[in-house]
Amino acid sequence: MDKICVLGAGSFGTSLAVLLTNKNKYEVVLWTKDNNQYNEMIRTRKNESYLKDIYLPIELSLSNNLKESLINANIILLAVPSQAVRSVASLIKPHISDDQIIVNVAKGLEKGTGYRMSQIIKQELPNNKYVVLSGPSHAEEIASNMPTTIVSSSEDIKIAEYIQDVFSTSTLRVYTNPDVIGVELGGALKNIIAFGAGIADGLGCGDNTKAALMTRGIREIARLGIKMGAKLSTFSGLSGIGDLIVTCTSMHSRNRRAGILIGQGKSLQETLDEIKMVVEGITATQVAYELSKEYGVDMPITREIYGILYNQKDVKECVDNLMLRTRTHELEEVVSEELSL
Ligand SMILES: NC(=O)C1=CN([C@@H]2O[C@H](COP(=O)(O)OP(=O)(O)OC[C@H]3O[C@@H](n4cnc5c(N)ncnc54)[C@H](O)[C@@H]3O)[C@@H](O)[C@H]2O)C=CC1
Ligand SMILES: O=C(CO)COP(=O)(O)O
Repeated sequence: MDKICVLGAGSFGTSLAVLLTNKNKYEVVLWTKDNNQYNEMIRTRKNESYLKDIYLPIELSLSNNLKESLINANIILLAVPSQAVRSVASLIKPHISDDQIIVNVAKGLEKGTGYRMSQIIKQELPNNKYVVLSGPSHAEEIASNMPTTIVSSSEDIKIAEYIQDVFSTSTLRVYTNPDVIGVELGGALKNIIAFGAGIADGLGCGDNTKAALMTRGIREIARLGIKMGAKLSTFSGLSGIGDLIVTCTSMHSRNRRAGILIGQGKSLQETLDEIKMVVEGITATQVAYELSKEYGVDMPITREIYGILYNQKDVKECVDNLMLRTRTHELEEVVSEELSL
């Protein structure tokens, strides 16, 4: 029987571990570094802090022993926040072999380097095959078996198809996409726009504002993405506009919920204390702001959110900056982006 080792018992790792266990085809182990959480999960067969009310099936193995959990695992699923991916990859290095496939679900960019998750894995685990799973997929809905679609992306199409097969169920439909750069950037950068959509909600703005942020947001994501080597069409797919829609509109989204609190006037620290789970958009904003300067790409929404988060800029002044900046032509911009492909 194939074995899948899920590293990180947060909301997403737990939801995928439950889904894969219920498929009854794989041996699944869910690892956490947190001994208290491990003991609590063993005792209650629940993961109350991260995924309320979801029963952890008895067939799902729980572990706080990294080395043991990795033994004989064909697939190692990294389900930790993006800033922890490098340290977890280097932690597992002594215990894994080259034939174990790394599947990553973290949606972020590394602070300091600006690297995508695949670039980190290439540095830390150069001989292992890598797949990223991304798309509109909140943990709470996956765990409740609500129909969901995602993409499996790898430079190696056979491996992407293998992972597509492993993760597909009657409630999770998995597509493949070879554009790893586009898939990873879509997942990381939509968090910034979702944070902005939350700020707009917190300010009391309406549907027009949300639609504007989503539409103009995907444009600036694509603009940077193309310069970084992504394919334009990926941004109109599940890992692009699909994930942007779900995070900008869902109350499950931590990025959107964090934005709402900021829009309501809470400080960043108060916001993080209230959300408790990872809010990837905060670091992504800083990294994307730096990348936009490096690549010479205009990203007005990202720039204003950067101002709010890192320069204590007044939120209402940022709205004015976006609305009153130099007027531009929608179509011309699209054509020039397509020509630069
Ligand atoms: N929650 C969701 O619906 C989805 C989350 N994602 C992405 O998956 C990644 C993980 O997200 P969540 O599970 O939601 O986060 P979370 O905040 O719910 O849980 C993160 C888990 O990682 C563990 N962790 C943190 N640092 C660690 C380290 N250095 N070593 C080992 N474990 C560590 C924490 O203890 C916690 O169990 C994020 O990049 C997120 O964007 C992707 C799709 C959906
Ligand atoms: O990426 C996600 C859903 O696809 C999760 O988004 P949040 O991190 O904003 O909750």
